[in-house]
Amino acid sequence: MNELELKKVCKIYEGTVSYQALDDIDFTVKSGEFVGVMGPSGSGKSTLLNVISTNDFPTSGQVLLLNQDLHRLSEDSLAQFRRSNLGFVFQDFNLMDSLTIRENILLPLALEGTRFSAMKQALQEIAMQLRLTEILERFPFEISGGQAQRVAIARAIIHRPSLLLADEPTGNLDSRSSHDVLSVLEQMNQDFGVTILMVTHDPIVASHCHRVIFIKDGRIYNEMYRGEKQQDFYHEILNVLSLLGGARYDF
Ligand SMILES: Nc1ncnc2c1ncn2[C@@H]1O[C@H](COP(=O)(O)OP(=O)(O)OP(=O)(O)O)[C@@H](O)[C@H]1O
Repeated sequence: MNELELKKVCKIYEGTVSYQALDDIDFTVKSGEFVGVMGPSGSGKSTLLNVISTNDFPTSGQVLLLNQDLHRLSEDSLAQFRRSNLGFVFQDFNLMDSLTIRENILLPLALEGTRFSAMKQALQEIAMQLRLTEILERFPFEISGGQAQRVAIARAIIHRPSLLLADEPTGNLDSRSSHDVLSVLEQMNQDFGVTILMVTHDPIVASHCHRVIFIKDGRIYNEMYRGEKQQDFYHEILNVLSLLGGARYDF
């Protein structure tokens, strides 16, 4: 089943000089896939995530999530649909400093008005899966970056969204924490069937995906499926990146 489908999506930023950030983007993500998005700085990756997450509108084209045309839903239906079906993970974690880790993770369920007993059960399960049980009473400033990102993932998926959107989830982490967060994402994908669309600059991180979509100048430049070996996929990704151009620090 197609989880996500983009049909001829264009985005033009209007201004003194208008700029076409997305140009005829067409792709689908199947249920249970783990898809990476890569491209040089300014190629349109954030714009793409913003349009899929409905934080921004496409100038033309359609974004379908579970066959629903997101940008045609009424404001109320969209808010409800987003709350139930989308989860977000950001580079800078976006945890609420004044809330404990427990409260941060429970936030989406509290907003939904979930019953206390159901919240308790969901928290227990997710905290165990993501190894957070020991730190539930702490505040965000009392935990490491890797732990903070695991908390952010727990918060993003506690309501069992159909699609998890991740924007550079390992961008602010050292290599050990990156590896840890990546393992958690893979576990969520493999064991719990969470569909993931992840923007990353890191070819090692991307090589863990089933498929990587490359964007250049707002267009799809290439798309590659992972074969048997992650190491081989990593080298194939490096080859495409060298053809894609962009500054070395972009990747
Ligand atoms: N609000 C805006 N108004 C005008 N132009 C914009 C706006 N937001 C982004 N752009 C332009 O659209 C293009 C794509 O930007 P976008 O942020 O999507 O790229 P990106 O691939 O995410 O880059 P990076 O990897 O550096 O975050 C860039 O040229 C950018 O300058």
